[in-house]
Amino acid sequence: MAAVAAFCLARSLRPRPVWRASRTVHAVCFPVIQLHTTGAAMRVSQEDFEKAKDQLKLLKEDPGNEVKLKLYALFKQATEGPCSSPKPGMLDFVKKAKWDAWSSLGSLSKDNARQKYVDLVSSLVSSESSSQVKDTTPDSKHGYETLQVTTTDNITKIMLNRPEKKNAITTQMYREIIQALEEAAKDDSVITVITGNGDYYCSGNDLNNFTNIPSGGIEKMAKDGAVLLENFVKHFIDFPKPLIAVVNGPAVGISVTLLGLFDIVYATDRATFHTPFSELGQSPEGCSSYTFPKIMGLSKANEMLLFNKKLTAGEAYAQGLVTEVFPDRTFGKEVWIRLKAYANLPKNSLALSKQLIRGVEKEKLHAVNCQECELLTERWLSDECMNAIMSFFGKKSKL
Ligand SMILES: CCCCCCC/C=C/C(=O)SCCNC(=O)CCNC(=O)[C@H](O)C(C)(C)COP(=O)(O)OP(=O)(O)OC[C@H]1O[C@@H](n2cnc3c(N)ncnc32)[C@H](O)[C@@H]1OP(=O)(O)O
Repeated sequence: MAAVAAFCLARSLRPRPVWRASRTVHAVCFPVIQLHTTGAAMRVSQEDFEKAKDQLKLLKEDPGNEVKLKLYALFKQATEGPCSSPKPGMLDFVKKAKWDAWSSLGSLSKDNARQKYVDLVSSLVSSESSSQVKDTTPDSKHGYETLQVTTTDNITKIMLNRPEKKNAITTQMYREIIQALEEAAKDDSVITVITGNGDYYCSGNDLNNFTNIPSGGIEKMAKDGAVLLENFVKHFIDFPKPLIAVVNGPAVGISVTLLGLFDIVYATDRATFHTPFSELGQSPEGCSSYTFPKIMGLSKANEMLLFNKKLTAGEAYAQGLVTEVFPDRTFGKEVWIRLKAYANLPKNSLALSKQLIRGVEKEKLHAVNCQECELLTERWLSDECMNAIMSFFGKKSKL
């Protein structure tokens, strides 16, 4: 029941289609809402409020359930005043979440609620326009919304680019990484690097991936997810050039398990490595059920993959998951000096040697990938998994 309720909430608070309508990258600058001033105090007019409502409809990115609840509550408070309707029953999950959000505003005046609503919309609009602008850096490749992909000095750099969401991987980002790897495999670069923008390397699978239920229901969602995941991991197994992870901050979930498929892993000393699969009612992926025991031995792998042990960068190095740890202060500089030197080595020699080293295991890795995805398809339909996701969005739990 609880699991179904979680999905209902996500569905009911899903943005209107217009938020998802366009995937094209435009350097759009939304008009900034003008505040009408009366004396010293800044107040928003009804006109500003109406404009904010219209601007909200133009947003392309889903701001997430929590923000949508906040918008709902502020809107109701601004238009109807404090919540006076009876509290919905516990099982009416969606109505209860909305009622809670509205009630939490207490006796906030209509004017203040209107002001807060306009401020919130304005901040969403400007963060969306700045994230759209950031994709147009001169040497970044076009066609990516969630990544910044550049090739310089014989190095193709794929940077996960959702810093405000700790680089959580949406289904779109999975697809874009696949595309970026395919292009990097064919371009002139010698090595390929994956890193993250902002303070995180990556917070793993975007848990919203499990809340957009297609018309075929949650079974279809699980099947589609497994197909995407298997293809995604396959691209790492088969990647033909040296693949290097530059772990610029904490790493979670699938971004950690995949490290076993990289050729080198460099990390800042600020990085941590966490695979909380059992906490999430899930199971390991990224071939980690095979690579981790091989890299670090069975019991250390079990501490991570079964019991959610979060490793420091030093521990990850001691266990062989990380090649070298650098002080955060000099991380960027030192790593890139090293990588530029590697990228001057002969391209074909590196690629052929990599194939020799990785080739022995490829068949095994593909079989493991397939098994892991089969098990995950079942896990995603379990109450354990759905309750964990519901709990994350209810902000009751954080890693
Ligand atoms: C369709 C194919 C599916 C393939 C699935 C493959 C299986 C993969 C499994 C995994 O990767 S399991 C790991 C999943 N990750 C998590 O459970 C992490 C959840 N996030 C957190 O616990 C925390 O956000 C954090 C990473 C510890 C960071 O905490 P902090 O307090 O520093 O920041 P926040 O305010 O929480 O985060 C900022 C912003 O980002 C959103 N966010 C962060 N991580 C995720 C995520 N994984 N999914 C969705 N959203 C995420 C977070 O909600 C905040 O959003 P706003 O509240 O600002 O809107």
